[in-house]
Amino acid sequence: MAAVTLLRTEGLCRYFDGLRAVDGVSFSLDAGEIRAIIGPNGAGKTTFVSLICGRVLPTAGRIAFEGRDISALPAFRRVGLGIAYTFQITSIFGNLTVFDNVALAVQNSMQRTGGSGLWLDEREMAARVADALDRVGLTERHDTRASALSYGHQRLLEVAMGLALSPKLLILDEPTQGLSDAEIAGFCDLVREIAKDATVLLIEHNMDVVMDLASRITVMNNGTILSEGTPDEVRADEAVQRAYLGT
Ligand SMILES: Nc1ncnc2c1ncn2[C@@H]1O[C@H](COP(=O)(O)OP(=O)(O)OP(=O)(O)O)[C@@H](O)[C@H]1O
Repeated sequence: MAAVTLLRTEGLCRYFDGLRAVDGVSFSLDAGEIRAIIGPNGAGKTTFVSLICGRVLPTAGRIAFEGRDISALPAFRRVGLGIAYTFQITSIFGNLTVFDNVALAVQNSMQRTGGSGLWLDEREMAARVADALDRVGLTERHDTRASALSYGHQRLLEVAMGLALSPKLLILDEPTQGLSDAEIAGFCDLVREIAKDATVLLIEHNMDVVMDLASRITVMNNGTILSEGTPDEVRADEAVQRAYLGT
């Protein structure tokens, strides 16, 4: 079956004063992919995904999601279209339980997108939260205060908060940072599971994770795309080796 394009950017730019953080990026993501974005520090990776989810607005260029121009849409409208993202653990409320953090993420997104039923009934909400917690393996921690979770579990909670929005595209920014090796292995299984019914775009510094998970890799450098391809193609690319892999 022919691949369906989920997301496309054309000539996307974001400048901060004179600094070209993202500089003319034309990028395409197929539905069902696990795509990794890699590149040296300051390459523009976080700015690029921030443009996609609407946390940052473009200086120039456009972004289309399922063929619709979303370049000027605020972030919450993009969540409503099915773009969920997790950035570090800044979105977690430490004094709320694991369950309530996920429920709040769902409630916030429903209220802000102004869907027909602004409030899910309690049973529906509980089922949706339980499903997200089950998928990330936090069911037993549902009534633990988020601040009492280990760092790795807080990162999983964040993923659950994204998953509970039933995203078509889940964006993860350095999801394995701070995780133990065992937690990383579990996380890779989780991403493969998520990718059965969503597209995953992840920024990742751990090359073992990238090579293991990604169907395709986009390499950024100086705000532009340096290379793109399968893990084998990217590994063999001399420009990538020079700029990034350090070999
Ligand atoms: N809000 C901002 N204001 C000014 N400069 C910014 C802002 N956000 C990012 N930058 C700059 O844009 C460039 C790209 O940053 P970005 O965080 O997108 O890179 P990155 O590839 O994600 O890096 P890292 O791997 O270190 O997270 C950097 O030089 C950064 O300092």
